Amino acid sequence: MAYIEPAPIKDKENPLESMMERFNIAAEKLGLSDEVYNVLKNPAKQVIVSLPITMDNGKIQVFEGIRVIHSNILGPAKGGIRFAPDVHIDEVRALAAWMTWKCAVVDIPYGGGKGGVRCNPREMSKGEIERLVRAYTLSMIDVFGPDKDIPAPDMGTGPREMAWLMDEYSKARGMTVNSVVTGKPLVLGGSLGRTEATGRGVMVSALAAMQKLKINPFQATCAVQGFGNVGSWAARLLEERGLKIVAISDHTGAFYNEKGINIVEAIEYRDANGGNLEGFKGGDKMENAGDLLILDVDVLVPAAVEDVITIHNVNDVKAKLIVEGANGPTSAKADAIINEKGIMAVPDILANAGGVTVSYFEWVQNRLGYKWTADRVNRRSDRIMKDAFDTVYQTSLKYEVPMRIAAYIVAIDKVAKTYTYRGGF
Ligand SMILES: NC(=O)C1=CN([C@@H]2O[C@H](COP(=O)(O)OP(=O)(O)OC[C@H]3O[C@@H](n4cnc5c(N)ncnc54)[C@H](O)[C@@H]3O)[C@@H](O)[C@H]2O)C=CC1
Ligand SMILES: O=C(O)CCC(=O)C(=O)O
Repeated sequence: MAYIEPAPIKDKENPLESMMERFNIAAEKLGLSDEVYNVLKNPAKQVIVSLPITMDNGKIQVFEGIRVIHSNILGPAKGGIRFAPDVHIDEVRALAAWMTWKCAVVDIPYGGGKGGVRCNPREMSKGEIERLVRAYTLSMIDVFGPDKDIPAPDMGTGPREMAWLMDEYSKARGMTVNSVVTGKPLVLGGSLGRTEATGRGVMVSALAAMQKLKINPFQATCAVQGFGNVGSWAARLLEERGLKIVAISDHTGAFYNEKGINIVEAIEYRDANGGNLEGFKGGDKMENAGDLLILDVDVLVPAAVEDVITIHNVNDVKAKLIVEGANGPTSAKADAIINEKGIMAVPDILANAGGVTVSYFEWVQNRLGYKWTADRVNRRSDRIMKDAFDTVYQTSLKYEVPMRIAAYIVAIDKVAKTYTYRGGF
């Protein structure tokens, strides 16, 4: 029986500390009371489980599964499940808190949660992943629920995993409960528009920011790190709006083409190539994939993992605008230099909120037993994203703070007011 030891957070700044640094600044600007500060600083619930799985070779391997609910004060907790080899409790705590702030920024009635299983899905068979999803769901049967905590996809998971989760949860409850999870396949009650929703929100935020910065999309260049759900959809939709995507990357490497990469071709290549860009010929392979982040482009979209823009490379970042598709791609220590350089950073809790917004629409449709058209979904989510951008932008002017701190101020203010009205502590 093999047990994988919890991995320490190494070679990266702790995302929880990064989240707290920004939270502290915003809390001070707002004059948050000590009572509410202490409530919001600590996750409401943290569950860690061991998941013994029979692997295809007949051996049993034990995986660690985590679910953190940061807050459910605005409504049921909401947030994705990450399958990755370096999942760490502090990372999940940060991601759960970011969900609370994100849902508050776009004003949807959810709290924040996040889950993670430390595993490498790229090295597991479909059957092994399915057994892991089902075991994780059963272990969290009293945590999840359409009115309690509603998971969704994150890195390493997608509609397939959400279908297994819904099935396992429904079997345990003795009835079909499709509103327990979002990001499901369409036939199981998924929403039109959810797959592309996060990338679409990145596109809406990028265009809104470019308007403020007076960057013409038809003359703008862009680099996108990460070519999974978020990165590839963001690249595709930005390309459709006129931007030239000169570089893309995934875990296998980065590709550069000064004439612009054909994103639809890149997506087709990835889908026919086991889900990755290895061997892609639509651009030159960059010697150092991390150099994508310091290319001389107008717009940079980090859409892969945390802590990629750090004190180690931020001085070399040349983009005028960073739009964070990923959660936590910029470390708190890099913030000050970004601000000094006059780069506008549209923060994760705003820029990537299109996904949870359409997840909310999916949950609403499931509860109504009704289906919206793609047009209705897109129009409503675009409106929410644009309104949220404007609110955060106005807040940044009012408090004379960067967009990131403004987004935290908007979110914390809303959650704190709700606490004050609800009372009971
Ligand atoms: N899927 C969603 O709806 C949402 C996802 N996010 C965030 O967006 C980010 C990406 O998530 P997804 O696209 O869903 O994941 P995914 O699993 O579909 O894709 C991740 C991509 O990142 C690449 N990648 C991994 N490590 C990399 C590295 N070191 N350098 C370059 N590329 C690397 C992978 O090869 C893959 O292309 C995560 O931070 C996630 O939390 C945020 C909001 C919603
Ligand atoms: O769609 C959702 O409910 C959550 C997506 C997510 O995990 C995120 O926004 O980071």
